[in-house]
Amino acid sequence: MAEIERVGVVGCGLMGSGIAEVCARAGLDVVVNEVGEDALAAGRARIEKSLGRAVRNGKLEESARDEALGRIRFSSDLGEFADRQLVVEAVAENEQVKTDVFTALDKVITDPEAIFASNTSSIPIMKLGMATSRPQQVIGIHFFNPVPVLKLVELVPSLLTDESTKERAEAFVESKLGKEVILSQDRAGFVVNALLVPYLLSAIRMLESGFASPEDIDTGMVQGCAHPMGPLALTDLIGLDTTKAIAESMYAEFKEPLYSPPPLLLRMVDAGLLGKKSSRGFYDYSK
Ligand SMILES: CC(=O)CC(=O)SCCNC(=O)CCNC(=O)[C@H](O)C(C)(C)COP(=O)(O)OP(=O)(O)OC[C@H]1O[C@@H](n2cnc3c(N)ncnc32)[C@H](O)[C@@H]1OP(=O)(O)O
Repeated sequence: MAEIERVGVVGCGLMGSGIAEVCARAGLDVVVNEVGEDALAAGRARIEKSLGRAVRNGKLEESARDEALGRIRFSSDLGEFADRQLVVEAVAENEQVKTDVFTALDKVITDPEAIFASNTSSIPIMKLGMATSRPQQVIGIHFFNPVPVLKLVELVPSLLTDESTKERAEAFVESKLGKEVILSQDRAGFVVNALLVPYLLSAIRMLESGFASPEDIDTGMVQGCAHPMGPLALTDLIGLDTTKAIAESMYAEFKEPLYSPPPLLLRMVDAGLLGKKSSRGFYDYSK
């Protein structure tokens, strides 16, 4: 099978921009898709900011930054994905939106060996596979935020994913992107979120019940358990809307009260308090 050199990323939000950046820094030819010019410009700005940070930290030469940016083509036309060998979908955590993307990609991509990957955190890969005519080539490739920093990728084959798709995706993630792979069954939440999300929801319930302040809950886990950040700051980083969507998928799958999003999380999402990306969540990032 041909070596993977041409990649497509659908969605250039928090995760899509990180995935596109990592692929471009690995020397791959990348096409990024977003809906409309504003979203494309915002996605490009996100990638430029992150590359700029790497240059400032001495992790990347200015010339390498320019080369990486030069390898990314931004387009709102999915038709540009026709020649892609691997595509990663990283749109909002919504089953209908994601299945529509997979159906559209299936129509557009011409390579008979192409891999159709999703960065979903919790939506069954099987459902995305069944939205295409090639479920044997559909797999979960789940990155962690911030993508350029965190090494882990969860690889999630569905019941219908070919062994060759899994092996090719694993080799790509490890050898090309330099990430570490763990394998998970196709269950909502996979390995990491199945453990992480109930913990984040517990912290929100703790705050909701007046047990402790946000600062004390976070300081407790940072100083008491040496976590890099506390659960409320981490929920702000992931996005409260994304956390809610993951919790809902996990609750729908397992019916465990532990996974049910608490009312405080629901109301904050209703209010548009989505965390860092909206400048306010459990903390205020506007200053
Ligand atoms: C929801 C899902 O489905 C899956 C998920 O993503 S779950 C979320 C998983 N993520 C986590 O758990 C994050 C936990 N937190 C951390 O790892 C760290 O707190 C952090 C990396 C976010 C910040 O680290 P920090 O030490 O507090 O801050 P800082 O010194 O600014 O950053 C450390 C490094 O990360 C880089 N970095 C931080 N944020 C970054 C970003 N958004 N983009 C790119 N690089 C970033 C910094 O440039 C710095 O790089 P150097 O070491 O090269 O200098």
